[in-house]
Amino acid sequence: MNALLDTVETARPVAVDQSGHAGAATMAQPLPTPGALKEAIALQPALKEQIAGHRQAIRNILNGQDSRMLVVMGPCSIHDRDSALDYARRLKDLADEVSDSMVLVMRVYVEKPRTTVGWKGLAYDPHLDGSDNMAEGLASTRRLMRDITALGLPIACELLQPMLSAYMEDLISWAAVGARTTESQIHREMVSALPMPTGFKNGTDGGIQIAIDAMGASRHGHRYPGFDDSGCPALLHSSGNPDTHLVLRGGHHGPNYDAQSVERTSSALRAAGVSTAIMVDCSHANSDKDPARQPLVLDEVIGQRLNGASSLVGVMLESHLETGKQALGGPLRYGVSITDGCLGWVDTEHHLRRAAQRLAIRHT
Ligand SMILES: O=C[C@H](O)[C@H](O)COP(=O)(O)O
Ligand SMILES: C=C(OP(=O)(O)O)C(=O)O
Repeated sequence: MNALLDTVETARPVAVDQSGHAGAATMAQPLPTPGALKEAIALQPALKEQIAGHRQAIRNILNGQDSRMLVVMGPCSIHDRDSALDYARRLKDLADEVSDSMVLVMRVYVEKPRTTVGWKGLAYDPHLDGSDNMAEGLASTRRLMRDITALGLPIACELLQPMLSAYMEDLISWAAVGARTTESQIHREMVSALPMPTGFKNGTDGGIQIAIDAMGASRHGHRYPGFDDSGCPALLHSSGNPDTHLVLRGGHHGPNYDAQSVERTSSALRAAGVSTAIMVDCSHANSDKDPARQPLVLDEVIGQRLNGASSLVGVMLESHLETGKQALGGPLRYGVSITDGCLGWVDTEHHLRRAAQRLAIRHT
């Protein structure tokens, strides 16, 4: 371990404000700078090239130059390295098997947006016990993302806290902005500087307009305050991200992947002059958070696509080694989600193969 990280990981909290006002930040703990962490857990040139290739492959699908289906799949959240790597190895084999009709990208989600409170992800709390050792969480995240990339897989990640994106964005091939943050100007500014294709989810109320606005805003360049790689506050200049698209994830009033919703959405995207590429999230409000429903959503999307809905270029699945989810607090079962319920690996493989076969028939 790099000496700088050792120092940071063992640094004692420093009191910066002891006013005791409710809600005031009372302690500060130093974190490594993005530059220092990138140097300590570096990305070799061959992996950088691989990631550039994966980003281009995803762009080609979004632009309609590649008719394969983009599939973003993996655990709702990553909470342990072993099961994540176990999942990644299986996914790599499956990705090679279905590569004629699909491009599989692994969800390596290390930050979780919470409806109220809850565990916020590996980057925040790698020990899952509220100790919030973020210096260690960021280092574990980078190491894991690098090792999954080295297996030959592209990585997908939701970027939630804009300050954290600098620690990992060089490793990510497809990024998401979640339903709870699509409307945020700060996230749109962040996306305008990202070097990879990015999906904006519709809002939790099911509204797509905020995502359309987000795509319009983030394709422009912005000037906004942030931190440079050495951790200094700076006015950042972005040049705009031309590779954004919408992710339909359903909303409080129900799913939005049915043919009528997809047609209505496609017309709205066309009218707004933004990308008409649509990814359907088979989980969340599209399956009422019941993992057993995800294959039904997948089947329906493939059916619509085979019937000519060419804007449906991607799907998202929440899938882990084992089915369902478990509560944090007691002993944990290996390979089971600690956030939203997931499809287990056996079902994942079965349904993905089936979908790939249906798509392959269309190709022949
Ligand atoms: O994908 C994960 C969850 O749906 C999202 O983070 C909200 O989770 P929560 O409602 O359990 O806080
Ligand atoms: C939190 C997620 O989704 P959403 O923003 O749609 O709730 C997710 O995909 O993990």
